[in-house]
Amino acid sequence: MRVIGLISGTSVDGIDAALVDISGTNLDIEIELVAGATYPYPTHLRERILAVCAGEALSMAELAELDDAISCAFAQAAKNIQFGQEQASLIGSHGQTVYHRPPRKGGGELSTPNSPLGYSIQLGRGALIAHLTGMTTVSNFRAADIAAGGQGAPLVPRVDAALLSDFAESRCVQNIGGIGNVAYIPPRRDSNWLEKLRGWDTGPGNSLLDLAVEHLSSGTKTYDENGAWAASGNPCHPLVEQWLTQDYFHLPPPKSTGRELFGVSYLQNCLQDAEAYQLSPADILATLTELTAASIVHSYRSFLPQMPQRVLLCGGGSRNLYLKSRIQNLLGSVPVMTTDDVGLSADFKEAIAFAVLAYWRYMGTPGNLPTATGAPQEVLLGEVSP
Ligand SMILES: Nc1ncnc2c1ncn2[C@@H]1O[C@H](COP(=O)(O)OP(=O)(O)OP(=O)(O)O)[C@@H](O)[C@H]1O
Ligand SMILES: CC(=O)N[C@H]1[C@@H]2OC[C@@H](O2)[C@@H](O)[C@@H]1O[C@H](C)C(=O)O
Repeated sequence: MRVIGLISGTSVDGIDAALVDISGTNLDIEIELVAGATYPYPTHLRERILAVCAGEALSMAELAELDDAISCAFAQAAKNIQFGQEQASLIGSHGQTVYHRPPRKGGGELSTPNSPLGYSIQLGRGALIAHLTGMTTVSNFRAADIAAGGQGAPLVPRVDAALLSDFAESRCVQNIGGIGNVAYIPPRRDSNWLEKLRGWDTGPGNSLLDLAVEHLSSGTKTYDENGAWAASGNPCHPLVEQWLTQDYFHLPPPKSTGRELFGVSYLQNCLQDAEAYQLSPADILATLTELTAASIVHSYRSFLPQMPQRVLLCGGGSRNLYLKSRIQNLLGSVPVMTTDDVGLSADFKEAIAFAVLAYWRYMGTPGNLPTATGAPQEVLLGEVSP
């Protein structure tokens, strides 16, 4: 079946689209990426989304307008990736997360005693995308897991298990987007490998780095290309140690987070802490990069039954060579590669994952992994708009 997967992640850099051929059932599926592309948001739309993610208030009318604009942008991305290709039968559209409140039992600091449940808002409504493209669209993937008591995130670990498991080797698949998340996949030869799968959000990926680069370059840059700027500085280890004492890093999984925690105010606190050490801009970036690397490796050491035999990076942060080298350094002898190295696009894996999740919805197969989201059971994910 030919499926289109669409997502804009927490970096809010644009819509990733993947046109994928999928066959098989449940975890025994095969995929072929026919085409992948990123369609950047128009600047004004990106700025609007980032402002809303940073907590800016908006009226119901403004919310509707923003949802319209995002829905249209997603529909256009589907049409673009479809252009000149054999027709797809289905779209899986994640939409744009603008708010994520983990349930209180998963450390949701935003939840209140009156409202201990999780809540997650992805804009870009499936019904409109279906209408504008003429293709059945599955959307709102997180809602059913949250309703069942899960975090609603991360959802990709089940897809990672299907596409990146190895018969003999344990692996961590580490996505480094705005937020970082991991899937730990035991060797498939273990009879109970499925129960031993794990997944959680590790904390900041590029979100703090991107905000810092924008601030330190007075708005002339949006990210640290290849990590070159950070590589020209030195990490301040006492600061990293101080930041790692923060509650989120010590909370046992299942857990999820977002820009609500690792966003603008968090960076402001980091910059204030850095003043005491009189760090140069390059040192600040090296220190924030070290926080991302150390929080990832620290979470493996704290929460995995044993260290993986290989780590496969994906997401935009896998292109940050300095970050990659720091993760490798902290992991010692565990080899660090990218998912590209084992044949799965590191840039489009998340978009591919939402194509697979739509396919599973269509096949009546659950999409969540209770050991990753904390939901008490597997559930069907996504609402279908024919
Ligand atoms: N060449 C590069 N060098 C360094 N960093 C890069 C490079 N290319 C992309 N990035 C980083 O990757 C980010 C985008 O990553 P990605 O698209 O995986 O995030 P996302 O999908 O929006 O986030 P999430 O996975 O949290 O939802 C950019 O904001 C930038 O920080
Ligand atoms: C609420 C939300 O959009 N969470 C994202 C975010 O970006 C990375 C990490 O935090 C992950 O939990 C999730 O995305 C991926 C696609 C997931 O659900 O697996």
